[in-house]
Amino acid sequence: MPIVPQQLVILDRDGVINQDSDAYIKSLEEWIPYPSAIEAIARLSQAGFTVAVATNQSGIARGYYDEAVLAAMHARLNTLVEAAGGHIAHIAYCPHGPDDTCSCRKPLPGLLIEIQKQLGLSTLAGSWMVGDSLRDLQAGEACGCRVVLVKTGKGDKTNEKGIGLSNALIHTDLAEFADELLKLRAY
Ligand SMILES: O=P(O)(O)OC[C@@H](O)[C@H]1O[C@@H](OP(=O)(O)O)[C@@H](O)[C@@H](O)[C@@H]1O
Ligand SMILES: [Mg+2]
Ligand SMILES: [Zn+2]
Repeated sequence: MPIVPQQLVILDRDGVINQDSDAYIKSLEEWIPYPSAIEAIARLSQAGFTVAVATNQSGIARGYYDEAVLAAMHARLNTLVEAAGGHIAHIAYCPHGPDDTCSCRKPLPGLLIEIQKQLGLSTLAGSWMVGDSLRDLQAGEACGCRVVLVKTGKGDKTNEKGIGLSNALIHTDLAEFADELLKLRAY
């Protein structure tokens, strides 16, 4: 059944689904999910939302890890989410560095447009974009998404800076946002 944009929740990865590090997440061992985030993704899926991921992975361009390691992280993520009863429809990632002038590195909207095309949507207007960094929200707003800042990962610092957040919902973490979204859909 085709989805409508309002049923789509696009998640940033590092700092939203799993712990982030200023030293990058360079190996499967360093990829440590927030259990409550895995469970939140499952609850959203079971309530009929489509969940996708849009993540910058400049660590590949910087030579800290390769696509095979990234694929192993995403296989682990999918395994955990499926085991919890959920599903991730698509993971879009940007392997480029800041100087590569690509069109997919957030805050540019390329990853979200990739997700839109993958899901056969004519627009992302009304979808949700959840992130811990301003660039996540900027990418979302560029596509007409409703934007949510979570205070996990870099989110606390992003919130304290207070720049570019006028349209953002602010939540403690993904689980709290999922609770709110599911309440809204309860009626
Ligand atoms: O939050 P998402 O988009 O899922 O992934 C962010 C990571 O790719 C890394 O992005 C880097 O930013 P630069 O790419 O060096 O500007 C730094 O912020 C790292 O701490 C962080 O782990
Ligand atoms: Mg992040
Ligand atoms: Zn890119």
